[in-house]
Amino acid sequence: MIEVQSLRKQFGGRLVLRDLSFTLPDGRITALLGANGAGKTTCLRIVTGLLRADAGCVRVGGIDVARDPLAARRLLGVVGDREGLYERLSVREYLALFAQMQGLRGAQLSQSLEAVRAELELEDLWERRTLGFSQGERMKVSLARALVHRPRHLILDEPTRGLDVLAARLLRRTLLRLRDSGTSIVFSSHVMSEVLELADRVLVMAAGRLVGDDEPRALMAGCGCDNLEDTFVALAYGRAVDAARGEAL
Ligand SMILES: Nc1ncnc2c1ncn2[C@@H]1O[C@H](COP(=O)(O)OP(=O)(O)OP(=O)(O)O)[C@@H](O)[C@H]1O
Repeated sequence: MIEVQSLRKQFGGRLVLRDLSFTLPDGRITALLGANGAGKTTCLRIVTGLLRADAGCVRVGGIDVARDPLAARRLLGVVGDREGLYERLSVREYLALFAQMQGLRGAQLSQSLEAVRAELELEDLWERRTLGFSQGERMKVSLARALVHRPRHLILDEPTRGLDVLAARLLRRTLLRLRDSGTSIVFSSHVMSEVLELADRVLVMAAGRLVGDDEPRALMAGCGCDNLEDTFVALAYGRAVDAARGEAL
């Protein structure tokens, strides 16, 4: 479980997160939606320990991320807003390095590498250096890095960006399987069809705070809409955002 409590963050006097709170239970996929600049990446960077909040707290599996980021990172698989590949390493070498940093050795290491290679169909890329990889190829490797140590929690910032149709489908199937085995998953997205297919629950952010938090169908019903896109537009660009913008810092 991931607990986010009263997060607050500002950049240069601009309040980007305003008392943001939510809980991500085990065995559930949560979609984090919001307009450009709503604060999704900032929130996810704080959850993964890459950025410090000005106030508030994040616990991953009971561990306070700000107090013990390394322990928290062992429980997390992360795809951030940048892929962060090492271009001189082959895919195999890169994934082995990260798996070793997560404590995997010997047979366990080999099995984990083999599993992720098969799961994300990385055979053709496996021995290639990542220098020059296409956007979709880079994303596949980044996803493999997030999965290789079988974390209990996955934090994915727009994980299907750049993926072709088959790769995106493969990823969705993988995420559903991981969810069913108890993994807690949160992903940000602007693709409503993908959200509907994957998400057990949808969080909608506007101007740094939550303006929607429910199962997809319940969220739609609450807004009187019959599709998720209209629901999102009503929540993310509706009165709630006007009110937030009008508030003093
Ligand atoms: N390091 C930073 N310095 C200054 N401003 C920042 C920084 N990081 C984010 N911001 C600002 O904070 C706001 C929220 O950004 P964030 O990247 O969290 O949005 P987002 O919801 O992920 O948007 P998108 O959908 O475009 O990816 C934006 O206005 C952005 O310009």
